[in-house]
Amino acid sequence: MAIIEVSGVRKVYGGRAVVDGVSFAVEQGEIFGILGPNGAGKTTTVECVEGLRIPDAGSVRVAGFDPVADHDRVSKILGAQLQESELQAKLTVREALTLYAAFYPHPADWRPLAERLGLTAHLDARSGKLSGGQKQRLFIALALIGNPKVVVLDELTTGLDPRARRDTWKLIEDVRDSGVTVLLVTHFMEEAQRLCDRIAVIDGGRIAALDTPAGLIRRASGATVISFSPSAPLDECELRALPALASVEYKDDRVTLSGTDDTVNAVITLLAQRHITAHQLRVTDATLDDAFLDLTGADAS
Ligand SMILES: Nc1ncnc2c1ncn2[C@@H]1O[C@H](COP(=O)(O)OP(=O)(O)OP(=O)(O)O)[C@@H](O)[C@H]1O
Repeated sequence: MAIIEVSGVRKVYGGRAVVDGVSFAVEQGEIFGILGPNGAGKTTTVECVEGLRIPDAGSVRVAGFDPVADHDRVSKILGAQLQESELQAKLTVREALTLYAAFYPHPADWRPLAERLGLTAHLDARSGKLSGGQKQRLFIALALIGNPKVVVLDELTTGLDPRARRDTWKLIEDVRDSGVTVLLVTHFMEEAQRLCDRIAVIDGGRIAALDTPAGLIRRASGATVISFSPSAPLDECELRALPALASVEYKDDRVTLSGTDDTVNAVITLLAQRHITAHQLRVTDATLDDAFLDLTGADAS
């Protein structure tokens, strides 16, 4: 069952559609990622879901409710990660947690939440004095404090060190496993690949692709790459005739071919037929980065 339904949403600023007919449905209990280059319209889209922006056309439903017209209902169902400017710098971590818990009818117990997010040692620190990573963890705690059915996390792990990032991923998986639906905006391909059940790639205000991470990777041209140093020169015409070949590159004594599993099998057969040994043979799969570049023509960041 879809808990978030976005249908034909359009948002125009200064005569330019920054979100242009975006539609997707997020199933209950999934981690749904929104990925796209800078300025693609990701934040505008999720802020329409949160009821913070009003679409110029199209509709949004969260658990069947309109986030603008039914704002009170939706705010009890949906938890959103705050932006830095939204939290009073003088509030301590404890005060922020107790204050935000008081906004909800059935809040989570903030103590175990603070513990899971590594905030227990900082309960008396003022939020304005926290490090970037500590602040980020506080924002995640505040997004979860109302026991939401849906949580929207925009740039979840930006500013976190690698360990804190991995701990946060584990936390998000635990949150999903407890039945909460997660809508995640991210720039990190590894994060999207590891966490998301499905991903909408947004480019220029439109959905360029919507699939599982594995499905997106399969769409990347040259999804499988084989490289090796041949023991004798190879006939370039024979290489170019390999099935499903996407590219051939030569660097120093190495040959790198991209294509599909068929390309890899055919080159191995060809090498055997020509009695050529492939030294330092490596076969790798395309990554979400490759798919992202193919789908958007933008640099992955
Ligand atoms: N309130 C606004 N007024 C005018 N233009 C806006 C407004 N909000 C967003 N935009 C423009 O809309 C486009 C999409 O912005 P948005 O923040 O949704 O992109 P994004 O994909 O989240 O980008 P980033 O990855 O850089 O955060 C940008 O060109 C931005 O400048």
